[in-house]
Amino acid sequence: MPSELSGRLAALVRWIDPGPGATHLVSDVSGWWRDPEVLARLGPALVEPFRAARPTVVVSPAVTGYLLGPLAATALGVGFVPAHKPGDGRLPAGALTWAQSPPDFRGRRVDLAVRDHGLQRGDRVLVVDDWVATGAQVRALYEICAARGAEPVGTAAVVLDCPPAIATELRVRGLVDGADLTA
Ligand SMILES: O=P(O)(O)OC[C@H]1O[C@H](OP(=O)(O)OP(=O)(O)O)[C@H](O)[C@@H]1O
Repeated sequence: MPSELSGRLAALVRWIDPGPGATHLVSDVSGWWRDPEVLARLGPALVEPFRAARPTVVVSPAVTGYLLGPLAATALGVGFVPAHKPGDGRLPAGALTWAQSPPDFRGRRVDLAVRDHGLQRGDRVLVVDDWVATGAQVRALYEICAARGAEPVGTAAVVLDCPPAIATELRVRGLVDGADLTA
């Protein structure tokens, strides 16, 4: 984990009160995109632990993943495949492979879908996302990979906020430890 970049990423996270009725603050990571040096370094830093695994494609879930995934894919020189959620309102046409996550950090079961032509048998998939909390969405994406005959090599996240056993099981690497973020 590059420590100087970790510190900058952590310092750029803001916590927002969503308003009346909210039970907790929500994170705002827009500072990552606004800082040109951080933006340039995110992709290479995310993929560094996985280069030796030779990913052939990056998969990321809506919606923040759509910003990070292409940065990682560009750093690797591979393509990017979005994982859609029904709430997107923009589900693509054509054959899709679906999986539902176990309850995630908000207790939601999240439906995720990937276009079949995006993943081929033998693809080596790097999942990229902003935050891993319970690993629920990562599990759903790995299930989709398996259904397509593709192999998930691991997950690169900006914030690693899950128990170590889950990080090991799902091969998650992060740039910032969730414990270093203060709300
Ligand atoms: O480890 P988990 O418990 O699965 O939680 C982490 C996921 O939850 C958030 O996604 P969210 O669905 O809130 O999407 P967003 O990118 O629109 O914030 C985050 O971006 C991860 O994808």
